[in-house]
Order: sequence, then structure tokens, then C-alpha cells
Amino acid sequence: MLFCARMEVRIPHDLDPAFVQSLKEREKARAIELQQQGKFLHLWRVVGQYANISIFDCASNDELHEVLSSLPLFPYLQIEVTPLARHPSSIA
Ligand SMILES: O=C(O)C[C@H]1C=CC(=O)O1
Repeated sequence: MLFCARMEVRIPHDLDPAFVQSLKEREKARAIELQQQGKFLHLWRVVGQYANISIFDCASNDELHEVLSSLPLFPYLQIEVTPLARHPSSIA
């Protein structure tokens, strides 16, 4: 099942900069791991915003929730999920 997730990053300004740096490093490592596992198909920056549009391939809503909540930045993400279905006119 494919899901589109729009994630907006909201890191509180008073967090320790060293902690924020380590969060971002751990986030990158986890995002790469999920891409290598084939669960995280696309990761695009939204131009001009600290936000991304991501496409996930997960077996269920529960698996998607597990994947999203495994992201180190999860406590600081506002996430909107849109489940996707095939479009009848798509040739892809
Ligand atoms: O920078 C972001 O958009 C947040 C986040 C989501 C995956 C990742 O590597 O970073």
C-alpha cells in the first residue's frame, strides 16, 4: 500500500543545539535505512519550507505508523498522511 506523507518539522527553538544536531544525524541514518529497506520510496523537500513530501510503501496503516514513529524527529513532526490508490488513467 502506498501512502503520501507531508511532514512539517517543528523543532522548539530552546532545544540544546547539540541534541538537535544529533537528532538530525539520527534522522538521516534512519531515513536512509528505511529507503534501503524499500519502505521509503521518495523523499522530497517542499521548496521554501522545513517540510517534506514522502512516499511510503507499507503493508498496513499500523506498519506506516510504526515506520513514522521510528523517525527520531517524530516528536517534532506534524504529519499529514494521504493513502494512495491507482489512478485508472496512469500508465506508470
Ligand atoms: O528534514 C526533514 O524533512 C525531516 C526528515 C524526514 C526524513 C528526513 O531525513 O528528515
